[in-house]
Amino acid sequence: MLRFFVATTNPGKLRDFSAAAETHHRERGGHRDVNASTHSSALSEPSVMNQSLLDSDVLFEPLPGLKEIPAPAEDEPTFAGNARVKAIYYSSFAAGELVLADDSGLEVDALDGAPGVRSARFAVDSQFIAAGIDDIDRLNNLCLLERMRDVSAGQRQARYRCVLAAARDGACLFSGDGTVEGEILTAPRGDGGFGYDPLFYLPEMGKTMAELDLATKHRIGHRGRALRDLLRRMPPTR
Ligand SMILES: O=c1[nH]c(=O)c2ncn([C@@H]3O[C@H](COP(=O)(O)OP(=O)(O)OP(=O)(O)O)[C@@H](O)[C@H]3O)c2[nH]1
Ligand SMILES: [Mg+2]
Repeated sequence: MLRFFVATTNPGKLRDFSAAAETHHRERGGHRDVNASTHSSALSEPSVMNQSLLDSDVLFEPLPGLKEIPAPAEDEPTFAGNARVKAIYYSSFAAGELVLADDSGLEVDALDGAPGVRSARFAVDSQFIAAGIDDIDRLNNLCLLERMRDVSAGQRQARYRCVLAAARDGACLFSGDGTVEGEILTAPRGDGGFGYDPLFYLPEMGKTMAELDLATKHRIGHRGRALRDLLRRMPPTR
Protein backbone atom coordinates (compact mmCIF):
# COMPACT_ATOMS: atom_id res chain seq x y z
CA MET A 1 0.00 0.00 0.00
CA LEU A 2 1.36 3.37 -1.04
CA ARG A 3 -0.14 6.17 1.00
CA PHE A 4 0.04 9.87 0.25
CA PHE A 5 -1.17 12.55 2.62
CA VAL A 6 -2.65 15.17 0.30
CA ALA A 7 -1.92 18.71 1.43
CA THR A 8 -4.53 20.84 -0.27
CA THR A 9 -7.13 23.26 1.01
CA ASN A 10 -9.17 22.73 -2.17
CA PRO A 11 -12.02 20.18 -1.80
CA GLY A 12 -12.30 19.87 -5.61
CA LYS A 13 -8.72 18.63 -5.82
CA LEU A 14 -9.39 16.14 -3.01
CA ARG A 15 -12.37 14.74 -4.96
CA ASP A 16 -10.14 14.37 -8.03
CA PHE A 17 -7.59 12.40 -5.97
CA SER A 18 -10.30 10.09 -4.58
CA ALA A 19 -11.43 9.37 -8.15
CA ALA A 20 -7.79 8.73 -9.10
CA ALA A 21 -7.38 6.18 -6.32
CA GLU A 22 -10.57 4.37 -7.36
CA THR A 23 -9.49 4.26 -11.00
CA HIS A 24 -6.04 2.97 -10.07
CA HIS A 25 -7.61 0.32 -7.83
CA ARG A 26 -9.98 -0.78 -10.62
CA GLU A 27 -7.18 -0.99 -13.16
CA ARG A 28 -4.97 -2.91 -10.75
CA GLY A 29 -7.85 -5.33 -10.19
CA GLY A 30 -7.72 -6.23 -13.89
CA HIS A 31 -10.77 -4.24 -14.93
CA ARG A 32 -8.86 -1.78 -17.07
CA ASP A 33 -11.05 -0.12 -19.70
CA VAL A 34 -9.18 -1.12 -22.85
CA ASN A 35 -10.93 1.50 -25.00
CA ALA A 36 -10.10 4.22 -22.52
CA SER A 37 -6.42 3.39 -22.22
CA THR A 38 -5.51 2.54 -25.79
CA HIS A 39 -7.62 4.58 -28.16
CA SER A 40 -5.60 7.08 -30.10
CA SER A 41 -7.26 10.40 -29.29
CA ALA A 42 -4.77 13.15 -28.48
CA LEU A 43 -6.57 13.46 -25.17
CA SER A 44 -5.79 9.95 -24.02
CA GLU A 45 -2.60 8.18 -23.05
CA PRO A 46 -1.72 4.68 -21.92
CA SER A 47 -1.64 4.54 -18.13
CA VAL A 48 1.71 2.78 -17.84
CA MET A 49 3.25 2.85 -14.37
CA ASN A 50 6.30 1.27 -12.89
CA GLN A 51 5.73 -2.33 -11.86
CA SER A 52 5.96 -1.79 -8.11
CA LEU A 53 3.09 0.68 -8.36
CA LEU A 54 1.02 -1.59 -10.55
CA ASP A 55 1.37 -4.11 -7.75
CA SER A 56 0.26 -1.79 -4.99
CA ASP A 57 -2.83 0.17 -4.11
CA VAL A 58 -2.49 3.92 -3.91
CA LEU A 59 -4.29 5.69 -1.12
CA PHE A 60 -4.84 9.44 -0.84
CA GLU A 61 -5.81 10.83 2.54
CA PRO A 62 -6.19 14.47 3.49
CA LEU A 63 -3.20 15.62 5.55
CA PRO A 64 -4.33 15.27 9.19
CA GLY A 65 -4.88 18.60 10.94
CA LEU A 66 -4.57 20.59 7.72
CA LYS A 67 -7.27 23.06 8.79
CA GLU A 68 -5.12 24.19 11.72
CA ILE A 69 -1.97 24.65 9.63
CA PRO A 70 -1.41 28.16 8.25
CA ALA A 71 -1.15 28.06 4.45
CA PRO A 72 2.30 28.82 3.02
CA ALA A 73 2.89 31.73 0.64
CA GLU A 74 2.50 30.69 -3.01
CA ASP A 75 4.59 33.35 -4.68
CA GLU A 76 6.86 31.30 -6.93
CA PRO A 77 6.64 32.19 -10.64
CA THR A 78 5.97 28.59 -11.74
CA PHE A 79 3.55 25.79 -10.87
CA ALA A 80 6.55 23.55 -10.20
CA GLY A 81 8.03 26.05 -7.76
CA ASN A 82 4.78 26.44 -5.82
CA ALA A 83 4.07 22.69 -5.73
CA ARG A 84 7.55 22.09 -4.35
CA VAL A 85 7.23 24.82 -1.71
CA LYS A 86 3.87 23.43 -0.57
CA ALA A 87 5.05 19.81 -0.45
CA ILE A 88 8.19 20.66 1.54
CA TYR A 89 6.32 22.94 3.93
CA TYR A 90 3.44 20.57 4.65
CA SER A 91 5.72 17.52 5.01
CA SER A 92 7.09 18.97 8.24
CA PHE A 93 3.61 18.42 9.76
CA ALA A 94 3.60 14.63 9.10
CA ALA A 95 6.93 13.13 10.15
CA GLY A 96 8.05 10.19 8.03
CA GLU A 97 5.06 10.36 5.68
CA LEU A 98 4.83 11.02 1.95
CA VAL A 99 3.07 14.35 1.50
CA LEU A 100 1.65 15.34 -1.87
CA ALA A 101 1.00 18.94 -2.95
CA ASP A 102 -0.68 20.22 -6.11
CA ASP A 103 -0.23 23.54 -7.83
CA SER A 104 -2.40 24.05 -10.85
CA GLY A 105 -4.21 26.58 -12.94
CA LEU A 106 -5.43 27.84 -16.24
CA GLU A 107 -3.34 29.46 -18.99
CA VAL A 108 -5.29 31.44 -21.58
CA ASP A 109 -3.47 32.31 -24.81
CA ALA A 110 -5.46 35.50 -25.44
CA LEU A 111 -4.47 36.70 -21.95
CA ASP A 112 -0.77 35.94 -22.49
CA GLY A 113 -0.95 32.90 -20.23
CA ALA A 114 -2.95 34.52 -17.39
CA PRO A 115 -4.25 33.68 -14.88
CA GLY A 116 -1.56 30.94 -14.65
CA VAL A 117 -0.09 30.54 -11.17
CA ARG A 118 -2.52 33.25 -10.00
CA SER A 119 -5.62 31.21 -11.02
CA ALA A 120 -7.00 30.91 -7.49
CA ARG A 121 -6.54 34.66 -6.98
CA PHE A 122 -7.53 35.95 -10.44
CA ALA A 123 -10.59 38.00 -9.39
CA VAL A 124 -8.84 39.37 -6.31
CA ASP A 125 -5.75 40.38 -8.32
CA SER A 126 -8.00 42.02 -10.93
CA GLN A 127 -10.03 43.78 -8.18
CA PHE A 128 -13.07 42.25 -9.84
CA ILE A 129 -16.34 42.45 -7.92
CA ALA A 130 -19.90 41.42 -8.78
CA ALA A 131 -22.92 42.47 -6.72
CA GLY A 132 -24.11 39.78 -4.31
CA ILE A 133 -21.46 37.21 -5.27
CA ASP A 134 -18.76 36.19 -2.85
CA ASP A 135 -18.03 32.62 -4.00
CA ILE A 136 -14.45 32.80 -5.21
CA ASP A 137 -14.85 30.26 -8.04
CA ARG A 138 -17.85 32.18 -9.42
CA LEU A 139 -16.00 35.47 -9.16
CA ASN A 140 -12.98 34.00 -10.94
CA ASN A 141 -15.23 32.67 -13.73
CA LEU A 142 -17.03 36.00 -14.14
CA CYS A 143 -13.70 37.80 -14.16
CA LEU A 144 -12.45 35.44 -16.89
CA LEU A 145 -15.58 36.01 -19.01
CA GLU A 146 -15.21 39.75 -18.60
CA ARG A 147 -11.54 39.74 -19.59
CA MET A 148 -12.38 37.63 -22.67
CA ARG A 149 -15.48 39.53 -23.71
CA ASP A 150 -13.93 40.74 -26.97
CA VAL A 151 -11.96 37.59 -27.83
CA SER A 152 -13.43 35.93 -30.92
CA ALA A 153 -14.24 32.24 -31.35
CA GLY A 154 -11.10 30.58 -32.69
CA GLN A 155 -8.89 32.72 -30.43
CA ARG A 156 -10.05 31.21 -27.13
CA GLN A 157 -7.47 28.44 -26.69
CA ALA A 158 -6.39 27.61 -23.14
CA ARG A 159 -4.85 24.84 -21.12
CA TYR A 160 -4.98 23.53 -17.61
CA ARG A 161 -1.65 22.73 -16.04
CA CYS A 162 -0.95 20.75 -12.89
CA VAL A 163 2.30 20.00 -11.11
CA LEU A 164 2.37 17.54 -8.24
CA ALA A 165 5.28 17.29 -5.81
CA ALA A 166 5.87 14.64 -3.17
CA ALA A 167 8.01 15.35 -0.12
CA ARG A 168 9.00 13.58 3.05
CA ASP A 169 10.51 15.24 6.13
CA GLY A 170 11.29 18.49 4.36
CA ALA A 171 12.85 17.00 1.21
CA CYS A 172 11.11 17.03 -2.17
CA LEU A 173 11.51 13.50 -3.58
CA PHE A 174 9.79 13.51 -6.96
CA SER A 175 7.22 15.37 -9.03
CA GLY A 176 4.99 15.01 -12.06
CA ASP A 177 3.22 17.35 -14.43
CA GLY A 178 0.21 17.20 -16.70
CA THR A 179 -1.56 19.43 -19.21
CA VAL A 180 -4.87 19.36 -21.03
CA GLU A 181 -5.75 21.64 -23.95
CA GLY A 182 -9.15 23.26 -24.39
CA GLU A 183 -11.09 26.44 -25.13
CA ILE A 184 -12.87 29.00 -22.98
CA LEU A 185 -16.61 29.18 -23.61
CA THR A 186 -18.66 32.38 -23.49
CA ALA A 187 -21.06 30.93 -20.88
CA PRO A 188 -20.74 28.13 -18.29
CA ARG A 189 -21.91 24.56 -19.00
CA GLY A 190 -22.28 21.68 -16.53
CA ASP A 191 -22.36 21.48 -12.77
CA GLY A 192 -19.63 18.96 -11.94
CA GLY A 193 -15.98 19.80 -11.31
CA PHE A 194 -14.91 23.01 -9.64
CA GLY A 195 -13.25 26.34 -10.35
CA TYR A 196 -13.05 27.08 -14.07
CA ASP A 197 -14.37 23.67 -15.17
CA PRO A 198 -17.77 24.94 -16.47
CA LEU A 199 -15.98 27.30 -18.87
CA PHE A 200 -13.26 24.87 -19.98
CA TYR A 201 -14.41 23.12 -23.16
CA LEU A 202 -12.73 20.02 -24.54
CA PRO A 203 -13.37 19.98 -28.32
CA GLU A 204 -12.52 16.29 -28.69
CA MET A 205 -15.05 15.35 -26.02
CA GLY A 206 -17.71 17.89 -27.05
CA LYS A 207 -18.07 18.68 -23.34
CA THR A 208 -16.80 21.01 -20.67
CA MET A 209 -14.71 19.66 -17.82
CA ALA A 210 -17.77 20.21 -15.58
CA GLU A 211 -19.80 17.81 -17.77
CA LEU A 212 -17.38 14.91 -17.32
CA ASP A 213 -17.66 12.20 -14.68
CA LEU A 214 -14.69 12.09 -12.30
CA ALA A 215 -13.21 8.92 -13.84
CA THR A 216 -13.13 10.57 -17.28
CA LYS A 217 -11.70 13.77 -15.81
CA HIS A 218 -8.97 11.65 -14.23
CA ARG A 219 -8.23 9.90 -17.54
CA ILE A 220 -7.91 12.99 -19.71
CA GLY A 221 -7.38 15.84 -17.24
CA HIS A 222 -4.26 17.68 -16.12
CA ARG A 223 -4.37 16.27 -12.57
CA GLY A 224 -4.73 12.64 -13.69
CA ARG A 225 -1.90 13.07 -16.15
CA ALA A 226 0.32 14.70 -13.53
CA LEU A 227 -0.41 11.86 -11.14
CA ARG A 228 0.48 9.16 -13.66
CA ASP A 229 3.65 11.09 -14.50
CA LEU A 230 4.58 11.27 -10.80
CA LEU A 231 3.91 7.56 -10.23
CA ARG A 232 5.99 6.70 -13.29
CA ARG A 233 8.91 8.77 -12.02
CA MET A 234 8.86 7.32 -8.52
CA PRO A 235 11.89 5.18 -7.85
CA PRO A 236 10.98 1.50 -7.29
CA THR A 237 12.37 1.66 -3.74
CA ARG A 238 10.54 4.29 -1.77
O1 LIG B 1 -12.06 24.13 -12.47
C1 LIG B 1 -10.95 23.77 -12.15
N1 LIG B 1 -10.64 22.46 -12.27
C2 LIG B 1 -9.44 21.97 -12.02
O2 LIG B 1 -9.19 20.76 -12.13
C3 LIG B 1 -8.48 22.93 -11.57
N2 LIG B 1 -7.20 22.82 -11.23
C4 LIG B 1 -6.83 24.06 -10.89
N3 LIG B 1 -7.83 24.95 -11.02
C5 LIG B 1 -7.83 26.39 -10.73
O3 LIG B 1 -6.56 26.78 -10.34
C6 LIG B 1 -6.54 27.13 -8.94
C7 LIG B 1 -5.39 26.40 -8.33
O4 LIG B 1 -4.76 27.17 -7.35
P1 LIG B 1 -3.84 26.41 -6.31
O5 LIG B 1 -3.08 25.34 -7.01
O6 LIG B 1 -3.10 27.38 -5.51
O7 LIG B 1 -4.91 25.66 -5.41
P2 LIG B 1 -5.78 26.15 -4.20
O8 LIG B 1 -5.28 27.46 -3.66
O9 LIG B 1 -7.20 26.11 -4.61
O10 LIG B 1 -5.53 25.00 -3.11
P3 LIG B 1 -4.11 24.53 -2.47
O11 LIG B 1 -3.86 23.16 -3.07
O12 LIG B 1 -3.06 25.53 -2.84
O13 LIG B 1 -4.34 24.46 -1.01
C8 LIG B 1 -7.85 26.61 -8.36
O14 LIG B 1 -8.28 27.38 -7.28
C9 LIG B 1 -8.75 26.70 -9.56
O15 LIG B 1 -9.22 28.00 -9.67
C10 LIG B 1 -8.85 24.28 -11.44
N4 LIG B 1 -10.08 24.69 -11.72
MG1 LIG C 1 -3.24 27.68 -3.37
